[in-house]
Parts: sequence; structure tokens; C-alpha cells
Amino acid sequence: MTADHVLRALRAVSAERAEDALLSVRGLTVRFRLRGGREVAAVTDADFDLAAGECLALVGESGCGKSVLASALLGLLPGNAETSGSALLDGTDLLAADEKTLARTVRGRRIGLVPQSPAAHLTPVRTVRAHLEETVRALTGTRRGERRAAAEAAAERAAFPAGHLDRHPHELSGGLAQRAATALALIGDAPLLLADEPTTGLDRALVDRTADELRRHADRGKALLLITHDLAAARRVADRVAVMYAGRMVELAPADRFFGAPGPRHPYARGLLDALPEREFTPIPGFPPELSDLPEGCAFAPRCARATEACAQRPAFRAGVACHHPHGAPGAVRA
Ligand SMILES: Nc1ncnc2c1ncn2[C@@H]1O[C@H](COP(=O)(O)OP(=O)(O)OP(=O)(O)O)[C@@H](O)[C@H]1O
Ligand code: NI
Repeated sequence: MTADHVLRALRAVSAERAEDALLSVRGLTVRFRLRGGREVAAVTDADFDLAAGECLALVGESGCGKSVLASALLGLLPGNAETSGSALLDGTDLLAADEKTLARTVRGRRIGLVPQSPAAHLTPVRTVRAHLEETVRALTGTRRGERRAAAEAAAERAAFPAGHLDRHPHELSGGLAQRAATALALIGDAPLLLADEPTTGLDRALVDRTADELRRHADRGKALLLITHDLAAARRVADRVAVMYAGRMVELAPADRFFGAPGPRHPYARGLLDALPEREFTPIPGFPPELSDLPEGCAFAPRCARATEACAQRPAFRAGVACHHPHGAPGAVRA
């Protein structure tokens, strides 16, 4: 174990104590109402804390509710969404705050966002440089004469090449738009950063560089929620890992235990790791359920080799896992 690992393990332990939390989410639930009275259970009963200086990676298959969870924290859900639960950020309940408070004091200032589709968040008629300088002006109060240098420094942090700063959004590749979005999100130095797939479209070297920059942000005492499909990136920077399946958190574990020995406890989380090319390269059979038509019991049971009759009941989330027969628990929890 290196000193770095020891530090991270300590941080993971301290984050489990709610009083140290910068962000404290309880029972976060999001429903989308559809025409005809149907509803999509996008996020159900999410509970987690995030401490200053800590990075929590949120992983899970496409459509499991990761981005909806992040949007809920920022008050950015569409009109057909209904949200319940609480999300305390340093005393403010983000789910109860009005739009004015969120717009003036939260977005960009207390919570930075690297959005999942960065190109859609850039203004078409303005160059990357103009976006960066405007954000520097709005969030840091840097004087006019110093904004150009500050914008260039922000680009550099996110590995955005200086030679492309005068491009417009439509002239950017996906990877460049991604780096522009990361540069913009880092400018405000917000206490909480939500990074939704910040490494999409980047090659391995740039993934590592971006992940390391985000880690540095956490190491300067900021909290980082890293939403990612890239388990290698999660392993590189996360202190803890949260796994979502069909809108629910099914496992929350220290990263060293999750990626090392003894490994994940939830069969789904184990399946995610086993699907990696560098591991067994065996995909999880089947598909996730429709969020508008979830089963009564464990949503993963139809795909789970360990499922029994007990799984017709939904498992409670206990000791970091929601499963009737988790790995690493001899004589597993009885139903
Ligand atoms: N406005 C909406 N109305 C209805 N359903 C929606 C709406 N927005 C999202 N959803 C649904 O909510 C679920 C969760 O979506 P979300 O974008 O959070 O998934 P994700 O885990 O971020 O996936 P990905 O990894 O592909 O980004 C999906 O089933 C999606 O179809
Ligand atoms: Ni998403």
C-alpha cells in the first residue's frame, strides 16, 4: 500500500460518517410522468454521502439513472419529472431550493457540472475562448486584462489545445468539446463537481490525464461525483464506488475493496467487472428491465445466477449492498 492508498482508505472511512458530509442525499427518487398515466422510475431511494476531498464514482449500465440523479441535484430535470427525498449541500436542500437560488448560488458556484453532452451546452456563435473568458468573468471576478491568461490556464488544465481556442462549437470533435466542458466546469472551483462521463471520446492517455486532473480537484478539498462507464478511470481516481441498477443503488463500497480483493459483493457489480476485456470478458446475460415496468422484487434477479425464491422480495440495502445472497458473506443473509 502506498501513502496515497492509505490516505484514500482513510477518506473512504471518514466519508461514511454523515457529519463529515458536504453532500448528504437521502431517499432521492425521480419519476417521469408519461402520457397515458405511465411513469418511469428513473431513480429510487438513493442514499449516499460525499465528503470534501472525496471522489465517489457512480457506475452502471446505460439507462440506470446516473445522469437523472445528477440533474436532480442541479434542479435541471424536465417538467414531467417529480422528485422526492432530500439532498443537503452544506445546509441547503437542493431538492427544495427554488430556481432563483439554484441559478444564482448553486449552479457553477457551489456545484460545477461537466455535462454528458457537452456540445449541447455550448453556445453555437461563441468560440471556446469566449466561453472560457465569460465563465472566468462570471465566476471568479478576474479583472478584464487577466481573463485571457486565466482562460488559457483553464484550457491547459483540461488538456484543451491552445491552438483550438478560437474554434466555434461546431468545429470541435467530440473529444475537444469534452475537454472544453471540463475546462469550463473547473473554473468556478466549486466545492462539489459533478462530472457526467467526462472522458467519453478521449483516447487512453487523455482519459488518464483528465481523470488525474479531476483527482487533483478532489485533492484540493473538493468533492467529486464521477459518473462513468469507464471502470479503469473509476479505479484510477475514486475513493468509493456506487453501483446503480434499474434506478437503485445496489452497492456502495471502498474502491480498493471493490476493484481489488475481495471484490464487489453484489452479483451485478461482479458481473460488470467480469465483463471487462482484461478480466473474464464475459458479458452479463440479458438486459436491464424497463423502468416503466419494474418487477416487485429484486430487479436483477432475472439475470442473476444466484437468484432464489427469496429474490421475489426486494432486498433491503444493508451494510453496503442490496442483495439476498451477496458474495463474500458465507451463510448469506436470509430473506
Ligand atoms: N424526460 C424524460 N422522460 C422520460 N424518461 C426519461 C426522461 N429523461 C430520462 N428518462 C429515462 O430515465 C432513465 C435514466 O436515464 P439516465 O439518462 O439517467 O441514464 P444513465 O444511467 O445516465 O445512462 P447513460 O449511461 O446512457 O448516460 C432512462 O430510462 C431514460 O430513458
Ligand atoms: Ni447518463
